[in-house]
Amino acid sequence: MVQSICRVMDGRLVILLDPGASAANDYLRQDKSKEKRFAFDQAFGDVDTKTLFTATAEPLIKSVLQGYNATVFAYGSTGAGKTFTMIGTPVEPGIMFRSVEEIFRGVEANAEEGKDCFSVSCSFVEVYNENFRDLACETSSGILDLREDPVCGSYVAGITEVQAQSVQEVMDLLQHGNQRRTTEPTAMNVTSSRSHAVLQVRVERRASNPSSVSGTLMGKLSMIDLAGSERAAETKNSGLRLLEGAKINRSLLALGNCINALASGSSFVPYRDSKLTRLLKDSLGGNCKTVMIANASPSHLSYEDTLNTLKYANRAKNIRVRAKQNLVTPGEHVSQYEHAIADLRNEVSILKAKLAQRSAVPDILAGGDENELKEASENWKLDLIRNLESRTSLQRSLIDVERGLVQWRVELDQAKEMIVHWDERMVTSPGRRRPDARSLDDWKEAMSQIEENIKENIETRRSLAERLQQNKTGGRELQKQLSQRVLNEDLRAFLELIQRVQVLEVERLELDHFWEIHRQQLEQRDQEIAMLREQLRLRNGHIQQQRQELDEKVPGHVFLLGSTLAESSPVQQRGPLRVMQAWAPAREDDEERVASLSEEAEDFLQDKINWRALEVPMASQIKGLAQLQQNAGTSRLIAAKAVSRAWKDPAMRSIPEARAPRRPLALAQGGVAPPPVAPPRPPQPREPGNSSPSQTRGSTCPPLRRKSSLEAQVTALAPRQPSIGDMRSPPRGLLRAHGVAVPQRQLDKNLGVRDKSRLRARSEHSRLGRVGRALVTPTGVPR
Ligand SMILES: Nc1ncnc2c1ncn2[C@@H]1O[C@H](COP(=O)(O)OP(=O)(O)OP(=O)(O)O)[C@@H](O)[C@H]1O
Repeated sequence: MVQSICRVMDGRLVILLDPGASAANDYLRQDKSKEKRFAFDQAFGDVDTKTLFTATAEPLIKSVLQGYNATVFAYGSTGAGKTFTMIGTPVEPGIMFRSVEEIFRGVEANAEEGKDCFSVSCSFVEVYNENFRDLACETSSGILDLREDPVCGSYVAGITEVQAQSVQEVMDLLQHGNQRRTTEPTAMNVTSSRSHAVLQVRVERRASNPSSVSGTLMGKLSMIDLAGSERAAETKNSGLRLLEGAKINRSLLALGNCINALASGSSFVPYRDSKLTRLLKDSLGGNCKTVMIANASPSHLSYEDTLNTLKYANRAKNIRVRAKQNLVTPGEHVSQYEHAIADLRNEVSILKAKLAQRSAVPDILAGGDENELKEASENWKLDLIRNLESRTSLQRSLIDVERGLVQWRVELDQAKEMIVHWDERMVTSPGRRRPDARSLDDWKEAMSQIEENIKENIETRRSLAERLQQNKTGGRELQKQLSQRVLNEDLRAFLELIQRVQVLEVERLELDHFWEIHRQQLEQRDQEIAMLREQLRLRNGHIQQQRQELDEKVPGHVFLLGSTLAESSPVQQRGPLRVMQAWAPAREDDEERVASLSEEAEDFLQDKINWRALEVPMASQIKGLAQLQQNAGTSRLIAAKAVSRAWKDPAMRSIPEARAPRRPLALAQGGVAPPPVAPPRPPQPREPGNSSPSQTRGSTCPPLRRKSSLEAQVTALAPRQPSIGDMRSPPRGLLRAHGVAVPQRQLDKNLGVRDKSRLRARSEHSRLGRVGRALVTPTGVPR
């Protein structure tokens, strides 16, 4: 039932047909063809490995003999034929065998000419679970390190280099190494490679004449059989196989990312993401001629895998490499040897340290009795499991305690609220108390109980956190002991993986917990914001209503600030605000009484009211109402204290700034900071007729000054401007509603009751003098 959906045309074009069967059932995709086309340097259908070799790797061999680096690697999903291509079978050898054969053929041809002499060495290594393992050495089971050298590029330190004299020696190495290589059956491939295998052949070419100073050409051919990318659902892997698959996919993903970065010309290429990409660094983007063979299955069942492989190969086409001949002159040779010696010294010191560690291993383990070793490993495993179990349970308990704390805090808030509002409720609805409702004492007791619980929980949390910390330290100790207590490498790797999985599980728990806490906090904030919004809405509504009432009842009043942001912003935009004492106008019938006030009372009023102009940095600090008197087109403020004088002398109706008492008064009650002294400003020309109260809002207010006698005469002749007596004071109830204080008693105490009728008049004016707290006059902004 399997169909071939791959077509190759002109030896370059690959057409991947629509798998069809799946599309027919998919109604959403019926009109959408999944056919894809890709063009490559070369494309092959069903060809033998010889043809493939001739077209791909053979041209590289000549370069290697000339001192270039070259790489051939096979890429593709599991079961696509990478191993078949690179290693092959005894009947049909793959690229590795053919390449080595070709190298030796070239060496022999040169040797016959007698010009140069060659030395060929090989190494065979695998990258299994992100670790390097030597496949050329039977006894080696250790993990090798990858190093980077500015001259040689990436190399595996401590790897066995086999000096090969013939093809057969290399083939033996390949065969034995391949047997040691990790392969396991999966549902997709009975001989699935679980590691990336790298065969490196180094060719050193120097002139036969020892006195020649022309140097040595150092070519290197790397041939890589990658493990295939795989899907767990298809391979049906589990346990160790699954972990292997994850590692393989991770390293291939890193390779894909490097290919993407190189193809897009990015300045940063993430080579360090995996051992594989670190090893392939030179081959992908450095000094190397590289051939990438993309193996793809033609089966319609592998459509997705094949498409992915072709996409990667298509991107890799764009990678450009710069290969150069590796010519090492004698001087460089010396420096290379120096490097090699330094490396070896390093290696020796590492080995010595390892030996010292081994000697620290208990005698039972060092003795090497297998049963005892097993027991030691088993004990370590048990210790680890105990440590992780206890960590998980501690973490869970910590989460429970945190949750409890959150709940107790909520209850504490509720209890506090109940206690605060208890009296209020009793006063407003004493009869409505339910028989089962708690009394104030009950609530107080409940609150102290809750506080006790919270304290206890905080203490428990502290001790749990301490124990968790101790547990983590213990875990780290166990981790350090792993290399000493478990000598079997596979078991060690397996146990390490198990430990990581467990640690990740605990960390997940921690993250869940923090997420939960943050979520709760966010929810709480949301609720608070919603509550504040509601309050703001109600307040605005109330202010609006009050304002409407004021508009109806008190024509001519001015609001100092808007109650909403939109209303207040024009005020704020006008910069520093000049705030002055405000007052309410006297009634017409008060005029005479004011005129008859004694000098002492006048002085008192003068002391009580501050006429100084104030700079208020924040508009929100200003409260209350004020009324304006129109005077020649500018806003002027006249206080009740000035009323008597103003009535006696029209020239004095404007209050001179110089006469202002120094003490700030009522504004301090509104939260206004002690005011700076406003600088004197030049007089502004008057604009007669521009006197409507609405127009004065936002107009520039010139500094108050004494009028000259000439100005006074002109004023007397000019048509009468609305005076303070024309204005109506707001009703007292309304003022109270706006928070205006009327400290009648204070006034009585200060003055003494000398003249009842004068006092009444005076206190009336004093009251009115405190009606408005401030007048806001934007400074320096023309209307
Ligand atoms: N061109 C081919 N001709 C004949 N048989 C092939 C061909 N390609 C692959 N095979 C066979 O298909 C099977 C899977 O191939 P192979 O092991 O090379 O796949 P792979 O890509 O290396 O898989 P994995 O990534 O799992 O190691 C093997 O039995 C192999 O002999």
